[in-house]
Amino acid sequence: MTREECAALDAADPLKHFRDEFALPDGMIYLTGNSLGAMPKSAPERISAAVNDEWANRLVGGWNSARWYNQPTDLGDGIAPLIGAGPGQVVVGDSTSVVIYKAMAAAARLRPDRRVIVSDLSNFPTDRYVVEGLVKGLGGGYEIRDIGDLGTALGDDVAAVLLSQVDYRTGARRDMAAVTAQVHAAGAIMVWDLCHSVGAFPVDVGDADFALGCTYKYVNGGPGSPAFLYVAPRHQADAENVLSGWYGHAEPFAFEPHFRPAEGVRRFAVSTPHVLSGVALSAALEMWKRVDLHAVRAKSVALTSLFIDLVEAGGDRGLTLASPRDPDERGSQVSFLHPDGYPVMRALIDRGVHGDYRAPSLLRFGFAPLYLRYVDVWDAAALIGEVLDKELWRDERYAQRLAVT
Ligand SMILES: Cc1ncc(COP(=O)(O)O)c(C=O)c1O
Ligand SMILES: Nc1c(O)cccc1C(=O)C[C@H](N)C(=O)O
Repeated sequence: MTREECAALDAADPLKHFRDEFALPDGMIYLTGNSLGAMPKSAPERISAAVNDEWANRLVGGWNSARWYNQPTDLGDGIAPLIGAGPGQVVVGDSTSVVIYKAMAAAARLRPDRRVIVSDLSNFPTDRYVVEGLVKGLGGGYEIRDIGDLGTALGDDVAAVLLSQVDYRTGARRDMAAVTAQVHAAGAIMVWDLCHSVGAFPVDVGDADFALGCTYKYVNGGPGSPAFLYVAPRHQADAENVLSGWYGHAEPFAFEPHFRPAEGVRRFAVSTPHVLSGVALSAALEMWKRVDLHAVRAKSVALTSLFIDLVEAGGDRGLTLASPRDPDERGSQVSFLHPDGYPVMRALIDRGVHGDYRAPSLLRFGFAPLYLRYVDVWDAAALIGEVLDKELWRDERYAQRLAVT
């Protein structure tokens, strides 16, 4: 495909107008929306209003009049359509790791006679670390079993399974409905991590028991924006929040001596929301109300497939595709292996192509269809070719490791 053909695809793109709603530095091809999404231009205005009007003028009255107190469920209702959930099924707050803890503890309690939690050694480390900490805290002989082959890992001793729908390294995508059915057939609780799914394509929580994720990647909620937790309606009366803070109480302002859970998903709220982060997220969610998620998926498949084709058209440059070739099996990310992945990525970033690197040799490129153009993909592939063909990455500046890769 030529650059002109890419420009024609951009002109016909039904999502093209959304790009103007994001702040993107000139000359930057941002392929890291799978780590931190771009900033909606409405976010600074929203935050400024929250600070200069709501905080400055209303002070403590803001909890009522600006609905700060309702943020956990208001934002939850904003996330719900992105994951195929309904109102009253999602609560927003805390960080992803904390939400994983709450969900897995609640899942284990729903199956009190079982002592195994199935985790995935290839999942993002915090998911595994949190399960390790939870199992230590639970006592009572709990064990963690690596998923390996799911069919083999499942047995009548498995209380809960935690998996990511999309693999953070390869972008490989699991069939949520099929896996959930398999886990339920074994009598276990299914918990999905949707960090790399939400906002990348239409998600359907379906029969899942719990689902969670961050909002700072494809949702574009901003650095450190709060996480979300979906609790299936059938569990809302019985599921327990081990972090039983006052925001999950039935009547926080009754100041009762003991915890009494709220009805519904609100019982999974813990404490005072990070209001300004929630406000930034609300700016992104306003935009999502106007987005057709099926158009997002169609463009994501087109962008990722085009990227693979253009990069591979340059011949063997030491790159090996690490993502599934079949678009049905991947999320909105493409990864390549390269033995000198770190300096290669640094050289690309220096030339405006922002992907990221995951040790020991993975180059990751995320494709956020709301703000990426086909010409960006063409330009990125051309620059990757130049960096590799001319070995521009062989520069000692690119060898120095930064704290965050
Ligand atoms: C699958 C997955 N889970 C969790 C996290 C992050 O957890 P937290 O928001 O608590 O830092 C990430 C990325 O940072 C992730 O990719
Ligand atoms: N959450 C991050 C952070 O606090 C610092 C740097 C990167 C991140 C990320 O989101 C990384 C991302 N989850 C990943 O897939 O690697």
